[in-house]
Amino acid sequence: MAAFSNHLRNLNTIQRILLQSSSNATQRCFSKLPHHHPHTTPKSSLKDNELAKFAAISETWWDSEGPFKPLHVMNPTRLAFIRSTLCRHFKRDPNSVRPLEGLKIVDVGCGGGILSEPLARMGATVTGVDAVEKNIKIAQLHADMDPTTSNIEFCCTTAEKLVEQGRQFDAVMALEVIEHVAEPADFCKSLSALTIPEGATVISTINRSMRAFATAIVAAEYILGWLPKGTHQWTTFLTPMELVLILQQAGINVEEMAGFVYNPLTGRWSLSDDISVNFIAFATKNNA
Ligand SMILES: C[S@@+](CC[C@H](N)C(=O)[O-])C[C@H]1O[C@@H](n2cnc3c(N)ncnc32)[C@H](O)[C@@H]1O
Ligand SMILES: [Mg+2]
Repeated sequence: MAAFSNHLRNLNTIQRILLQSSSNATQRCFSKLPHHHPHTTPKSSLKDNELAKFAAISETWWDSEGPFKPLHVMNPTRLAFIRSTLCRHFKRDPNSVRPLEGLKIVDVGCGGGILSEPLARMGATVTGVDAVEKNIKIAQLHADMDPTTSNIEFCCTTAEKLVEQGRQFDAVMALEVIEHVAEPADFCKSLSALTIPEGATVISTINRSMRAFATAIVAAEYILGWLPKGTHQWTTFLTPMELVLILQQAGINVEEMAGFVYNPLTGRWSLSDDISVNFIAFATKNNA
């Protein structure tokens, strides 16, 4: 009960602060953006209607029973995949307390920071970026509540703008984002440009399969009400093979793929070979 009222208090604080003017952190990030260069700027990944959907529910990011419940429930499973693939690639001990110590990681489309925070707790130096300013404010407020996450750099910006700034990272994460961007192939080129040579890129999304239509859209949005109706458009999904090909064209090789499978009896997700609905890919950048 005490934990629940603490949770409500945190949410109230977050809502109150959201009503105030832009946070200093967000302004700092905006002021870092360079001027527009028409010949070098990659195509924008922004889709206004997609951003509006996330802006409308931004206050619920840390409500583990709210619209982002599926991501909260999936989080330990996707973190297990990320931890094991990154540790193998960067030759880290997966059993150590902070196996990602010293690695620079960017979480593109970080939302409220539900992936950024555990990555920081594993020792990574994390930058979280999202195109929705309200998400960044929530992420910053929540991360500031714990000293192990308060050093995460949150910015309201896009992958392509980070590329313009010449930023690079050991590992680039884009989980559940590619199905919401304007041009997935250009987005992958930006992710590639953000990854150092021989660095890692991790992408998760939903397969454009009939099973995904039945489960991730019809069941999740219309029958079970897990996600707001209209969250996903089936035609924007990529098949695993399409993702492999556009990453390859961007200079990134997919080395491992896994599916996330939901068990309705336990209410848990687990890693599986079944990539017919939700899947995650670990890829490495070619040595440029
Ligand atoms: C489904 S959420 C995923 C959040 C987070 N990656 C996770 O898995 O926990 C998608 C996020 O991507 C953001 N987003 C959508 N299009 C974007 C773009 N072009 N650039 C950056 N962020 C974007 C949305 O605002 C939203 O927070
Ligand atoms: Mg999605």
